[in-house]
Amino acid sequence: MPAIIALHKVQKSYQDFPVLDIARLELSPGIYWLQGENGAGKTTCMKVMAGLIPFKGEIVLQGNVSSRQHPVQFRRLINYAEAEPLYPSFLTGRDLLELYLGTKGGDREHIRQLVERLGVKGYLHNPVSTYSSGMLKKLSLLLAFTGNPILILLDEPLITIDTQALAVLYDLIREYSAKGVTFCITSHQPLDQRELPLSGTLRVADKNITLV
Ligand SMILES: Nc1ncnc2c1ncn2[C@@H]1O[C@H](COP(=O)(O)OP(=O)(O)OP(=O)(O)O)[C@@H](O)[C@H]1O
Repeated sequence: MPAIIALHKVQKSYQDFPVLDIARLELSPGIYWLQGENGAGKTTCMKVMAGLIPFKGEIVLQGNVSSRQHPVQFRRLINYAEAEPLYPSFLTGRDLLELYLGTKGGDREHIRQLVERLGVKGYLHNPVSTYSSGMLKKLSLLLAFTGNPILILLDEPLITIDTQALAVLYDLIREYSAKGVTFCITSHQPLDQRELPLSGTLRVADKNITLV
């Protein structure tokens, strides 16, 4: 079975400052903890994997969708939730959800249930400028579970959300994982193995990523 995601000679620099230099990395389906010190390159790695910022090299999904040759299909298969999400302030949560549904696809009834479960229903119609940091975080998590991704990248998903939303998040990760969706999750706090059955830890250090 081909790797869910395979990185080949991936290099990323900001101006002349090198941050990532990964000769090869292949992941099987599972739940991975992406770990590393402040500034190690975890967020950069997620943005590269999601095809959101330019980089050298190539990433291939499931052995046949290439970041170089199929950039649109590639981006549709990977969802990314930022650590500190920022959206245009005049848009409502619903505007953003419609945008995601339009570009990523997905089942509306399923999304309606997610809106309820994550507790965003009551404020989805308001502009995001009125959201607290936790409300914004829950919206970004909702968007990360929209569509039909094979890989979901969650950058510090545990911070700022309340215990109820955290329980729903753990449930969602387990449910999606059981359906074959792979997760990479950053967290400076150790991930609770009783909540999340981890397949491995991806250690980001010295510009490289190693599976430990
Ligand atoms: N837009 C940017 N322009 C220039 N340098 C950047 C930019 N974004 C990140 N960097 C640099 O790249 C390096 C990696 O940053 P990154 O945000 O990927 O680290 P991180 O592991 O996610 O850190 P943290 O745990 O603090 O969130 C840091 O040295 C940072 O200063």
